Amino acid sequence: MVIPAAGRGVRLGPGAPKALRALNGTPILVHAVRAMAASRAVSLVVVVAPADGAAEVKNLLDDHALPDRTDYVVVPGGDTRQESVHLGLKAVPDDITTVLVHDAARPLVPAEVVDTVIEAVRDGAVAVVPALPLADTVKEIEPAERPGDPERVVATPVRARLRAVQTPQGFDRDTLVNAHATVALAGEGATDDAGMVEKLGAPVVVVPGHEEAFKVTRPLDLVLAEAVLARRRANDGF
Ligand SMILES: Nc1ccn([C@@H]2O[C@H](COP(=O)(O)OP(=O)(O)OP(=O)(O)O)[C@@H](O)[C@H]2O)c(=O)n1
Ligand SMILES: C[C@](O)(CO)[C@H](O)COP(=O)(O)O
Repeated sequence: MVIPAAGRGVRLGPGAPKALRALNGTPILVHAVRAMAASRAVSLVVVVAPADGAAEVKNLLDDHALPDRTDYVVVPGGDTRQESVHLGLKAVPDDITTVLVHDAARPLVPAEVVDTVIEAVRDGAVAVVPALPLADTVKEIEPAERPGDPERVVATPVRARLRAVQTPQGFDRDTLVNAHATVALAGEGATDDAGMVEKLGAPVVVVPGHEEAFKVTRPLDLVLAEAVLARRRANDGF
């Protein structure tokens, strides 16, 4: 399991790197690691920390309780998510054949999603994404030619065939390592790991995502995350 956590969180606004910011008094990263460790199938978590913050992240994880069966290592990240995942993958021991990649920025993913993704890989899929249907209609636009000009719509993809993909995404380890090496060599990029596997021409399987697996990206997402935790506490109380 690789958790890229080296991003700055620019869209969340000024402050500490996003993974280290507090959600209900606990760093977002700790929530994310605990969410992964909640699956009994996860034995090792490789956390990819901000390049200048690996020691701080290691101390943080040492200070927060994780299940005994979950081991973790911390490695410094890169300038992009893709680079950070690549660096994390290098720290995964050779005998691990199923690898998950999970954004630290999705701290509330339920264990059932993690288990479903792992099961699909173990059943033979080389790449698996959890995904949800879209609520909004999506337009493809032509970027404005000059600043101040309006963007123009060029197409409206059929919404029923679109999915918003989440993490953890699950992979056959060799396929993911090959995808990262090939895409980096070609100087290409992708905004998620499955996108890199698609560039190899390998099949990617979709499993159900979960609305609580949303990515904390903008300030309102933190408000929503606090509300989800409050709802969980209230439900636990009954
Ligand atoms: N150089 C980077 C950039 C991103 N990430 C990680 O990739 C995940 C998804 O990225 P995103 O939500 O875009 O996080 P940021 O890059 O931090 O956000 P922003 O673009 O607002 O700065 C996050 O867990 C983030 O820490 C990473 O490990 N290394
Ligand atoms: C990997 C991801 O979370 C899948 O939805 C997403 O692509 C990350 O994008 P970002 O540009 O790092 O926010």
